[in-house]
Amino acid sequence: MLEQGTISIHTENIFPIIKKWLYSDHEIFLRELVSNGVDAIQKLRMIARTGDYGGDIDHPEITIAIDKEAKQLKITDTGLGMTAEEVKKYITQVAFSSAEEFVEKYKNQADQAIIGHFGLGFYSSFMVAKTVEIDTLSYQTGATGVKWHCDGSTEYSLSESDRTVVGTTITLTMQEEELDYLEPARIKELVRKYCDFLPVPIKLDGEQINKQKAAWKESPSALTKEDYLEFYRYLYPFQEEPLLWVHLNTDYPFVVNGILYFPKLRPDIDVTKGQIKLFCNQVFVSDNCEEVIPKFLLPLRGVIDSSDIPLNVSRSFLQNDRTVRRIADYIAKKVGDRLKELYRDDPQAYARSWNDLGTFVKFGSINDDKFKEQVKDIIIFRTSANLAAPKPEDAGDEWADEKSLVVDGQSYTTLKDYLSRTSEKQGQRVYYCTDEVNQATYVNLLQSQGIEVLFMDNYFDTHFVPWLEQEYKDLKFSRVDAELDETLIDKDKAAEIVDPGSNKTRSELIKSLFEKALNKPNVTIRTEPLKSDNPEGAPPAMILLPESTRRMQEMMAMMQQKLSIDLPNEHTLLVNTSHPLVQNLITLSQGSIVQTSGQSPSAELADQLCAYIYDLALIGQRGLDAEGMKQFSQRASSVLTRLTTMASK
Ligand SMILES: Nc1ncnc2c1ncn2[C@@H]1O[C@H](COP(=O)(O)OP(=O)(O)OP(=O)(O)O)[C@@H](O)[C@H]1O
Repeated sequence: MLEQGTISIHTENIFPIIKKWLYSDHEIFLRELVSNGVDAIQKLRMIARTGDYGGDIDHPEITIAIDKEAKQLKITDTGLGMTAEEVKKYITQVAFSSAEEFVEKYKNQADQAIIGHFGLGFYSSFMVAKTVEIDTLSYQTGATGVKWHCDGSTEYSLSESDRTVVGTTITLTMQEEELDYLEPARIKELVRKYCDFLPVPIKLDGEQINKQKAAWKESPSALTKEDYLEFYRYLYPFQEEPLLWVHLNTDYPFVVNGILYFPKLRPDIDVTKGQIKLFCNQVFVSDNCEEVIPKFLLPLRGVIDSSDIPLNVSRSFLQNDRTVRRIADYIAKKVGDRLKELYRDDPQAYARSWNDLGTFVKFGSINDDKFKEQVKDIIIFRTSANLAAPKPEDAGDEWADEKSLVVDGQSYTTLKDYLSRTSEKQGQRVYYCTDEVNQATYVNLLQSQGIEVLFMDNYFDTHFVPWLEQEYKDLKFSRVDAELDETLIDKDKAAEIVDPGSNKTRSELIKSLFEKALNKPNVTIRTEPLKSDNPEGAPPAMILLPESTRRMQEMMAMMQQKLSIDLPNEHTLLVNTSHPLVQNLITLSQGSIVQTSGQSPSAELADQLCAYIYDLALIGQRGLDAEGMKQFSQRASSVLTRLTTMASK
């Protein structure tokens, strides 16, 4: 070894760095000084409890006074004060905090945490002040007042003070460019932002300017529903009421307190931006908790308070911090528990809020395996089944539970219950609808045949269906318009021959009629007689889009950031040969009077009607673009004119 030594720091050089760069935001000086005052008050309280101090501790307060003329801001606390020795020890030694010593000595009395720990906060006052003065009197018997004065250089002076009241006053003489801190409105704003929930009254001109009561520090049993709602309104004024809240309250193995609220979600909510306020011992730290709470819970609102989240380190470090990760897990678990509790205790309320709660549950299930395990069984879907109907005679025991998931005439079900009702008829197939209005034809058709459809029409569901498929590999998820269920086809009618001359079935005739009339090689014409009690009520034709083709289309649209999805050119037009309109087409197309142009007027009408039926099917799929819409209305009036002309002949 050549040499061993101690690294030395030159105060003159490091001091400006501390003053300028430690905290980039100048305004936090007030937070630091006020929280020092609160610490001093808490400490005196603890000391009094051990009997080491007999003075008044019942009127703790921090007063802020502004003297514009002298350009001074004074912050006075009724805390424990300091002796000259302590000023020298704690103030003049930068980065030396009394917290550790103190907490060690009074650990049994600590019901309120001490905020400061680093021994740096006080120096943030030099970011805004030319000179700082401390005037303090210690609670200790026989102590005399002390004045400490420093102009921001490394020199300071210490002198006697004639102060008679225990406590401390910090006087800042502000720098010229920081005079806005002498505006009462600015001070109020800062106190409200950072110190609103500190447990001591903070006064300006005799008026208390902080709320003081931190609801999240109370025991959940001490709070009523109205208390929670009132706190929410206080934090987020003029917002809709929250749906649900979770009170976090643990001090082992880490300290986390907080109240998280589930808000009603807006579809355009930015899920990457958090709205939860992060506190450390009731002092506001930040409005974004991205690193601290699981991503899928970011749209929650409320407060998280933890002294175990290292705050003075870089944000990216937080993500890798083990405690922070465990806190995130803990929060996710608590949220999952709360959701399960609501599902169990008030399924109606759960179902009513499902549209919003579901987004968290689904997003969370996709992103977090542990959370998924927790909530898997409480994922529900709105269903086309009417579960409020009287229990069928052959229904199983689950029926009773299902009934409770009916709200405002809408029924909700879990996947498990869906399968228990449908698997006999539908096997492992799950039918779902993503747009109730535009897919109504399909849903009605399936429903008329006793097939149950789940509505997956929340904006998040496009991402959720593929996940469900991954999770439940033996199930087959089909959107209502993806393919035709075999049970919908009237097998008896399918082979019926209607044209003895050519020996063709009705299906074959209609197929060639449509192929000729539409003349669209990309469109596959499929003809099937659909079962129906009321053939006129069933659709004459529908567009079918295989799941795989549609998904590809959706993916492309997403990549190109398109909002709406065009119908792919290649698709199937399913023509319902049971529909009277379609059946009439055969008769029409075979109309006898052939004109010189080669086609009879009725055959021409039949062609037009084919195109018209195709248009209707496209509308059912929202597949008409502007040009298509124009042609459709032209065709509609032309068809109607022809029909009325024919009828009036
Ligand atoms: N108003 C006050 N009354 C009594 N003691 C005080 C007061 N302000 C500061 N002190 C003493 O000075 C020490 C250093 O204060 P400083 O604000 O620099 O750091 P801290 O509060 O301990 O930690 P942090 O950097 O986390 O705020 C405190 O630990 C405390 O002992």
